[in-house]
Amino acid sequence: MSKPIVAIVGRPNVGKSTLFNVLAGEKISIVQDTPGVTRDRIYADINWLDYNFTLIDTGGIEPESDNIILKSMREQAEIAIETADVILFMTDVRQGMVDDDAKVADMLRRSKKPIVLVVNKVDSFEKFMPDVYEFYNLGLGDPHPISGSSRLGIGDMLDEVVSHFNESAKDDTEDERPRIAIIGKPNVGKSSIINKLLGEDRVIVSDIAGTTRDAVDTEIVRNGREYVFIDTAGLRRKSKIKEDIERYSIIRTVSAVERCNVAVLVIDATEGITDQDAKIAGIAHDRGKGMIIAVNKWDAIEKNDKTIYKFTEEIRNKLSYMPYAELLFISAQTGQRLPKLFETIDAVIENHSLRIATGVLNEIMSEAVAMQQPPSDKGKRLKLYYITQVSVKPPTFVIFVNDKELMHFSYTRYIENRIRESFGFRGTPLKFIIRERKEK
Ligand SMILES: Nc1nc2c(ncn2[C@@H]2O[C@H](COP(=O)(O)OP(=O)(O)OP(=O)(O)O)[C@@H](O)[C@H]2O)c(=O)[nH]1
Ligand SMILES: Nc1nc2c(ncn2[C@@H]2O[C@H](COP(=O)(O)OP(=O)(O)OP(=O)(O)O)[C@@H](O)[C@H]2O)c(=O)[nH]1
Repeated sequence: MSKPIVAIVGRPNVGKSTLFNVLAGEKISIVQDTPGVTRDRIYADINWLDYNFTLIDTGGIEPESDNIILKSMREQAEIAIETADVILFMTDVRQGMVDDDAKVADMLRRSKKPIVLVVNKVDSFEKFMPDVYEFYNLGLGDPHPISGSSRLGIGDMLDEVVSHFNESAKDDTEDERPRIAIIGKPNVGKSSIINKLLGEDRVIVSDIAGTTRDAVDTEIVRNGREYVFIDTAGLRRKSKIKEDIERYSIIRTVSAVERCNVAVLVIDATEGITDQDAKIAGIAHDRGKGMIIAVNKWDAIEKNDKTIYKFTEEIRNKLSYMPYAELLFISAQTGQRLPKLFETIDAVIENHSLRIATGVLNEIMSEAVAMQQPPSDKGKRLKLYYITQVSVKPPTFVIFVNDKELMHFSYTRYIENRIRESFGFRGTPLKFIIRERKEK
């Protein structure tokens, strides 16, 4: 099941960043009295009781006039409608209900997305409750009074948010088709790749509306197997501000990656690997998705016998945290190695949900331990008792040891490499959980 996405929308200075920080549990966003202060933090993974969701801050506008505020709010709302399962619409009891709130509320209401109306800065229920009732006029149901900075009403608000999850979560679980997200900066060739895949394989083509969102997914049938491609292209926002465009691109990516099994990160060969590429790759890595890096426009650069090695080295260096990622050099224009891309997608999908029997895993681990003695510290030596795979997507292993402190990252990496030598697992991250067990 993909993790639900919750987006916060609201006028400048209503307290979006403050709430974001309270929920994310870290003070990373910059909170200031100046309206429209740009924030670094765009999304965060939140746990509330038994629920996990991704919170997105759609803001980051620098409004200069009332006119622009409304325009920016509309854009925020559009992004939220496009990407979120639940929208938190935040207003401010001190500012009261303003005209822009009503206009945005109309937009949100028409989207038919679950909306949770939040009235912030209710630092005292006694004092401000009479002013909260006014917000019923927005036609979005009960207003939830909260105070971000005093942490009041947050629990009730989250209860309301998570109560909407089940409706949207169901659709995705029933759909067993592999989902592939094509991600990457604007203009790297994402749409061209999808179009070419559609054309080359002469398949049944249909644009099916995303089950949980308005985004359009593309279904491709190849060798009798159905795939759903999630496209993040076509980000033609009106905004000309570079930061805004980047923010939207990140939000779209998070939402697409959340729903996929395998992500294909498209890089433009004519530009080489950039920081923005690395940022996008990190999103898929953090979420444990299968990963393919496709260097596109391979036709458009001058090549000699070293070019491919130079590219490989640069990419592996920059994305050193994902050595497992598959790497391909393709051209959407000429079709070069696109069949190979499909084969790789198949392989990664399989690896991402591969299960290894416990007996075999323990054999590999004993052998590994025999070949390279585990580390010791102050006379105490690490002992590895037992390994078992507890889940897939990504494959996740639990290793029981005598002392967690002794299980260094490098030794875990060594065990991981031994497992990879036997089973490949190419294109998929592996997760290791280290548990302590009393010595017998
Ligand atoms: N009294 C009160 N002030 C709050 C509360 N939450 C936030 N504020 C204040 O409101 C101001 C704006 O908060 P932000 O969190 O930056 O608001 P924002 O909506 O992210 O603002 P933009 O960055 O302009 O979009 C700050 O001075 C906060 O300290 C609250 O619950 N009560
Ligand atoms: N030479 C060459 N050009 C390509 C290739 N693939 C795409 N292009 C060109 O690159 C440009 C961008 O391609 P798109 O497919 O629109 O890129 P996108 O990533 O979907 O772009 P956004 O919609 O902005 O996110 C177009 O002009 C394409 O013709 C390729 O393999 N070789």
